[in-house]
Amino acid sequence: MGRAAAYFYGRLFAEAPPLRGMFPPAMDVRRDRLFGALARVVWSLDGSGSHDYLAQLGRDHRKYGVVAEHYTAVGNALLATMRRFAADGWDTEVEAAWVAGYTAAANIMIQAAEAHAGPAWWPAEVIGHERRTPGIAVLTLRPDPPLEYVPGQYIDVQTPRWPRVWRSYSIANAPRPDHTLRLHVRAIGGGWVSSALVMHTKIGDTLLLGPPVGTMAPPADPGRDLLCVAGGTGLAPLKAIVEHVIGAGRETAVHLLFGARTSAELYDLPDLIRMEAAYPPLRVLPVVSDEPSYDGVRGTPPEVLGRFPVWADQEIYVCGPDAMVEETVRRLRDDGVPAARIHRDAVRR
Ligand SMILES: NC(=O)C1=CN([C@@H]2O[C@H](COP(=O)(O)OP(=O)(O)OC[C@H]3O[C@@H](n4cnc5c(N)ncnc54)[C@H](O)[C@@H]3O)[C@@H](O)[C@H]2O)C=CC1
Repeated sequence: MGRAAAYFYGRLFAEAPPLRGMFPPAMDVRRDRLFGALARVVWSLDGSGSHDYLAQLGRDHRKYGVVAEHYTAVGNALLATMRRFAADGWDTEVEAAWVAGYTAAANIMIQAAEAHAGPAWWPAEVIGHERRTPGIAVLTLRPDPPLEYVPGQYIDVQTPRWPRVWRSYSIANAPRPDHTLRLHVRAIGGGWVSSALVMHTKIGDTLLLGPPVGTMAPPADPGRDLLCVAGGTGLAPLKAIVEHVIGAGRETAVHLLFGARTSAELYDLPDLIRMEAAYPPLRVLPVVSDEPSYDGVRGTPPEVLGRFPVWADQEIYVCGPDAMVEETVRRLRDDGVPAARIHRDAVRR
C-alpha cells in the first residue's frame, strides 16, 4: 500500500502538476486517505450498491476543488499503478474492464458533483470553545450560510493551521433555529487537526466545513424506544439523535449508556444530566472501565449491556472506538437483536 500510494502520487503529479496544490504540503497526512477511497472505488466497480457512495464521494470532493478534467489524470495514474503493482492476472482484458468501470464511476461522481447546487464548503465562526478535559474540547460553530444536515451525520473540518487537511467529526446536536453546530473533539492520539481544534483554536477563529455525510439517521419508526451506546467522543452523533427524538415530542423512552475510561473522561455528563432532568423518559447511564475506585457502574459499554435483559424492542444506536462498536454489535446479535435495528455508521474516515 505504501509503495503503491507513493507511485500513484508520483504519476499523478507528473501528469498534472497543478493538482499538487490541492494536497497538504506534507503528503503523508492525507495520502492513505485518498488512496484508500480510490481503492474502495476501484473494488466497488461491480456495481453492487456503489452508486450512492460514488455520488456522495463526488459531491464531497467539490471541497477540494476537484473538477471533471481531474478524473482523467487520476484514472491514468491509477491505471499505471495497477499495471505496475497488480499480480500476474493483469492482462488487456482485465485492463479494458477496469477502464470501463473507472469511467463509469468517474461519470457518476462528476454528474453528482455538477448536479449539486449547494456550497462545496462552508466557512464557520467558532463561537464557543470549552475545554472539558485536558484532551477534549466541545466547539460551537456558526456556519454561514447555514448548513443543513440530518442528526447522526458528520462533516469534514479544516483549520487554518493545517491548510488542505480535512478530518471528520460528527455533529453533536440536532439542527437548531440559530444553525449553530457542536463538535466533540479529542486531541490525544487524534492527529494534527484534532490537536489544533482542542489546543490552538479560539472564539472568533474561522474553520472550513465540508458537506454533511454519513448514513446514520434518526429512527424511521418513531414508535420504538431507543437505546444509545456511546464510547468516549462517539457520544457526539448519538446526542444529536437523542436531541432530535426529544424534540419530536412523542415521549419516546431513551436509554443512553455513556462509556469512558475514567470518571474524569465523562466529559459531557453534566449536560446529559440536564437533558435527563428536562425530559424524564431519558435515562443516562454513565459507565467507567479503567478506574477501579469509581463508585458507579464499572465495565466497558458492551460488558455493562450484557448485564441487562435482552434489548428486544428498542431501536439501537452504537458509536465509539471501533473495537467497542464491534463487540457491542456482536453481543446484541448473539442476544438475537435483528441487524436491521442496530445502527452504526458504515462509512467513516
Ligand atoms: N469525535 C467524534 O465526533 C466522533 C468520534 N468517534 C469515534 O469514537 C471513538 C472515541 O474514542 P475515545 O473518546 O478515545 O474513546 P476511549 O478510548 O476513551 O473509550 C471510550 C469507551 O470505549 C470503551 N472501549 C474502548 N476500547 C474498547 C474495547 N476494545 N472493547 C470494549 N470497549 C472498549 C472504553 O471502555 C470506554 O467506555 C474514536 O474512535 C472516534 O473515532 C465516532 C464518531 C464521532
